[in-house]
Amino acid sequence: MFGLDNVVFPRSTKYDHEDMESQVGLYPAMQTTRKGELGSDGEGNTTSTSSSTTHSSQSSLESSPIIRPVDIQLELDNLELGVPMKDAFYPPWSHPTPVPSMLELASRLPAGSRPGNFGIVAPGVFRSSFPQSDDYSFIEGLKLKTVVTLVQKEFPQGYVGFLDKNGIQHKVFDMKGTKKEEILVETMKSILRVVLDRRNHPLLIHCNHGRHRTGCVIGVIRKVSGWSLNNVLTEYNAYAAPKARECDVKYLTNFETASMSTIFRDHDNLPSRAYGFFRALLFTAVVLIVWRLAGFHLPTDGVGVADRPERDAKSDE
Ligand SMILES: O=P(O)(O)O[C@H]1[C@@H](OP(=O)(O)O)[C@H](OP(=O)(O)O)[C@@H](OP(=O)(O)OP(=O)(O)O)[C@H](OP(=O)(O)O)[C@H]1OP(=O)(O)O
Repeated sequence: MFGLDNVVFPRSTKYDHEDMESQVGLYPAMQTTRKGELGSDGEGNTTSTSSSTTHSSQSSLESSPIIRPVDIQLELDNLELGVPMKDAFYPPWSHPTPVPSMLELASRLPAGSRPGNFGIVAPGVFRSSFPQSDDYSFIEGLKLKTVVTLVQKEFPQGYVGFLDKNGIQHKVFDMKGTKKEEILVETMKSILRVVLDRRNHPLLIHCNHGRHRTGCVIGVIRKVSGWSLNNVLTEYNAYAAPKARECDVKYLTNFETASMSTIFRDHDNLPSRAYGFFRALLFTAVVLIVWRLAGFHLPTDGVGVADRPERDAKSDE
């Protein structure tokens, strides 16, 4: 059965297994279902797999392990973060195609030197410290589409060239260390828009040491996915130890998931909302013009409509 210890696979941190077991349902799609076996879609429904949707025999990360015939944009528009939903990467309404287990994904990782603090966050999402040149061949093997760098500094020589050469889009967020400044809500929204969008996967997210900035971002993703705070902090500590920061724990504890709700809808629909506003404006203008042309005039004698009966009565006298 899938447990959080498989998510944080490079570390041998002790976990609260009982609690983890109760959280297994958070990752319904992580349960391995092999060809011909019956599995669960995580909503209590039984699903059977066919050869076209089973990827457990795939031997590399060359192509994404998940093929879901869904309109991702529509899915993202409907994504309401912060409501209990188990997994923000694979919300309940995404097609229930079985997803390989974490152990299976781990067994498919390429050979070579891994960046420090490397881990699998979800299928197609990895985390680490700042990759060094020795790690490039391993990273190449991940067939990444996107690297998210949570620090702006002078990058190691050849890093940008390496990403360019491999056609990896590089999203850099200029952020201070978390002990200097907590991650701003708007910055977190922008990061989540990149990381949760499966069109950007496979994706690697990293900062300097993969502890604090990355830990907080992943913690927020877990929190908006409905993980218990206990598990969010367990995972944070697994990567941040022995340098876990009290400010990060406080940040994750107090983080209001509501501040992230509908980030895709709000963002992507900005142009259509602006269009709606101008349409309403145009409609009002047309109504006013028609009203004016039809001969209706606003009272110019300083007498309001409500005063007219009184005025008319006076003039009758
Ligand atoms: O010792 P300290 O508390 O002063 O922290 C040092 C450094 O510790 P070290 O010197 O013992 O290695 C931290 O590294 P670790 O704690 O991860 O080992 C580093 O965090 P970091 O790696 O960037 O964090 P992430 O990449 O994981 O987000 C932090 O940078 P800021 O986060 O920007 O504050 C540094 O602070 P400063 O020197 O003021 O810039």
